[in-house]
Formats: sequence, structure tokens, C-alpha cells
Amino acid sequence: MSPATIIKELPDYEYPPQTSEKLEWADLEALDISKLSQPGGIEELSSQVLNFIDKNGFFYVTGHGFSGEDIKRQYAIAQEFFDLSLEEKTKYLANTAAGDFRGYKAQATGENAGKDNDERYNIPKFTPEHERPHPQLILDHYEEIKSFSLHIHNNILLPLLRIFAHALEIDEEYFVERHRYDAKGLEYLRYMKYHPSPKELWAIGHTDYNTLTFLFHQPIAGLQVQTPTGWKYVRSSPDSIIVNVADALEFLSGGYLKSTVHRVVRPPEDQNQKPRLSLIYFARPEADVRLVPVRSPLLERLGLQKEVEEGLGGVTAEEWARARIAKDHRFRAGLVKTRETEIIAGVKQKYYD
Ligand SMILES: O=C(O)CCC(=O)C(=O)O
Ligand SMILES: [Fe+2]
Repeated sequence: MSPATIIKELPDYEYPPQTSEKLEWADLEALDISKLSQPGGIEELSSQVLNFIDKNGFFYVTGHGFSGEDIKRQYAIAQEFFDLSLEEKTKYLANTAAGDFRGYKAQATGENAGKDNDERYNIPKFTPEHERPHPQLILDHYEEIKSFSLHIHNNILLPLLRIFAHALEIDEEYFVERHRYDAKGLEYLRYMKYHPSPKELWAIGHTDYNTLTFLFHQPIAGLQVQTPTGWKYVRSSPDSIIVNVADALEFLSGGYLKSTVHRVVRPPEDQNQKPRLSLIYFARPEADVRLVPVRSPLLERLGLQKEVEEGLGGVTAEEWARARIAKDHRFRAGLVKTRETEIIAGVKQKYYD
């Protein structure tokens, strides 16, 4: 190997210890998707889904095929990425003003410093549409990041979409056909780093704007989900991925699957002096998918069937996501004083402290 092709060894990532504080944890179901390969597996998983998904869009996935080492490798890359100089990271800035979240978002500074305490790097799906410059560190690990991302899309997202379709008694490929990896559309893997801050609220209560969000193990507590009995912490364990239903899937399922409000608070005393890394994958429908409710025998029977004309009839997944990102940008950049609630086509987004 010539010296130019030697890739620097990445320092290992070590998870910080769990908190010893007693926290109020949300009680969430775990879907073991390895059961899909067994006879009756999809029936069992879809009836499990029907027990909670019209009330709460947060759950765990186990049997997902990742090893603990696979996940720690991604954290090791993330850790190294955030250690790059601000000058280097800033070369890859995301154009959030235009609703485009690919690339780097710095921690807010100056007048806006109070607005957030996190940096992010969003790596879009590996299709020609999204070819773009990346720091050498990312290029050095490109194949690894790509196979990690593809595993989420093909072996976790698509099986879950089949389970949801089965539960709604529609063609099992209905959602899958709207999430073709090679089609135009943006989904991304995110490396995220929250810097210690005395602020109580690190991410205001919100829903996500995509299909499903996958949050990988992170022992530093802080993520909370809104429940009928108040905010509850979401427990993270090494063998499961936390998943939440987001806006696009709520719209596509005629409001039956719930895009669930969540937030990030300052971690407990024994954990809040260290930065908190997050590893997240945001799956989205193809860009041109119109966010119209599916016709479902289950929803018909329950009297919950929505008509196409209602709500976001003409709006696509791409338009919805761009509008939400651009509005968020306007608030973070100080262009508007309060968060704008109407996103597009008269449909409102709610924020909760
Ligand atoms: O960092 C986390 O645990 C959650 C972040 C989050 O909700 C988001 O980025 O949408
Ligand atoms: Fe979120």
C-alpha cells in the first residue's frame, strides 16, 4: 500500500455509563423483525402493531441484524467527524434555508446561541442524485457508511412497511413501492452531537416530517416521548433500535399511525457533563409521493377511512419536508421570533415545550 492510501485508524467509541438516577420510562413494545422469516411471523407482528400504533408511534425493533460493533463503528466515525475543525466542517454546510438538510449544520452561535446546542452531519442516500463532496474522513469510510445505510433501508425499513401494510389489510407492497431506494427522494443517516448546556430543553417537542425515524443505542438519557400521562424518557438498550412514526406515514395511513411528539431534555446530573452523540436514520417516501390516505378495509370497518380530498391532497413528501426544514431554519436563524405553525396547504405543525 502506498502511504497515500493508508487510512488512519479510527479511535474506538466507548458508550458512556447508564445513569443511576431513577427516571420515569415510557413503556414501549418491541417488534422482533427476525420473526418475519418464520411461518405466521407477519401475522403475529401486525397484530402486535395493532395494539399500540393508533395511540403511540414509538416502539423498539430487535432482531434487526446489526451487531453492537456495527453501531459502535458508526459512532466512532461520528466522533471523529465532530473533532474536525469548524473550518473544515463548514465547507459542507447544509442549505437549510432552501429546505435541504444534506450536509453539516453547526451549533448555533452569537445572538442565536440559545436556540440549539447541537451539530449535525446528514449523509443522504447513496444514489447519483445525492453525489456531493464530503470530508476525507467520510470518503475513507464511504463503503461502510453505505452498507450501514442500505441495511437500514432494505432490512429494517421495508420489512416494517410490510408489517404496517399487513395491519392495514392493504397490499403488502403498498408502502414499499413508495420507498424505492433508487427513486428520487431524500433520506439520510445523521451523526449528531449535543454539547453540554445548562438549558433544560435541548430539542423542543416536535414530530419528525419523514416516514420512520431510527434512533440507535445511546445510554445518555434525554429523549422523551409525549404520552397521555406526560413526558416519559425513552430507555435505550444495546440490542434494540428506537423507532418512531413520523408525519409522512401518518398522512399516508390516513392518520391511523401516529406521528408522535418527542423532545430532548438536559440529561441527568451524572451524565450531563459529557457531549451526547446521536446516530439516527430518517427514512422518507420518494420525493413525488402525494401524502394521501390509503384506502384500507381496516379503516373502513373502524369508520376511520379518510378521503383523498382532505388535508394534504396535492402535497408531496418532498414539499412537506422542505417546508418544515425551511420554517425551522427561519426560527433558528432568528428571521422569525416564534415558530411558525402553518407549514403548507393550511396544515399546521404543533410544537410543545
Ligand atoms: O437525539 C435524539 O435522541 C432525538 C433527536 C430528534 O428527535 C431529531 O433530531 O428529530
Ligand atoms: Fe425528532
